Amino acid sequence: MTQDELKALVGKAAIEYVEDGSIVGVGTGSTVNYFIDELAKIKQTIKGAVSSSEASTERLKSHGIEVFELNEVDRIPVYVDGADESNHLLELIKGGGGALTREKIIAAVAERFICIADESKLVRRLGEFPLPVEVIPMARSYVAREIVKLGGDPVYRTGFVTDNGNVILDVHSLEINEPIKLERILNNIVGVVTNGLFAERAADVLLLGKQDTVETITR
Ligand SMILES: O=C[C@H](O)[C@H](O)[C@H](O)COP(=O)(O)O
Repeated sequence: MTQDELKALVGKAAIEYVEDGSIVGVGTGSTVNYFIDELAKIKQTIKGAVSSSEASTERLKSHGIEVFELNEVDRIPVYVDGADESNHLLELIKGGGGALTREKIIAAVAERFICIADESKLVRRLGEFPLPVEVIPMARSYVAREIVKLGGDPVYRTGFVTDNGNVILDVHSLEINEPIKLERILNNIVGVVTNGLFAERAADVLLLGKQDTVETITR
């Protein structure tokens, strides 16, 4: 199976976690796009969605799925999203598409976080994928210098602005031995909005697309 076919497989598998009559938390990215397309097929059975990006909102609406503001919603039973990397504890790196902040907010609200990914995303140790950090634009150079002190090599994602009007530093060469600790340290740098480590709020279930099968990994 191709990588796209594996993404489609897990996008479909995630549908079984969706509760009837609920508002579904929807992530961002090429894997989630398959989930959105599957969600469209059962849209009569759900109330609607809360979306983590303008791109996902557009796709949801194009399928006729109602998109709610998070502030209008008091309960999200399930959040479905992809990842750039996952370790075996279901701690993730996210934000390759720059949607990390809204994703992290919805993941915090959701009762269950179902991560969907093809098998290339499962790693022994996080950090091969450069860690995205969303930063208030005026703090970019300061935050970059602080990250260098931590041993990282931050690269400004030029020409990219997040849905929140901020910029992204992609941090290479970080040794991520203690993801929760590093997530907290990065969050403490003034000017950082969010970092792409999802370790304090890791996924609850990882649906991993493998050749002809979906492996379900839980914490
Ligand atoms: O900002 C983007 C998100 O964190 C995505 O979930 C992540 O980059 C994975 O995307 P994809 O499914 O396209 O590999």
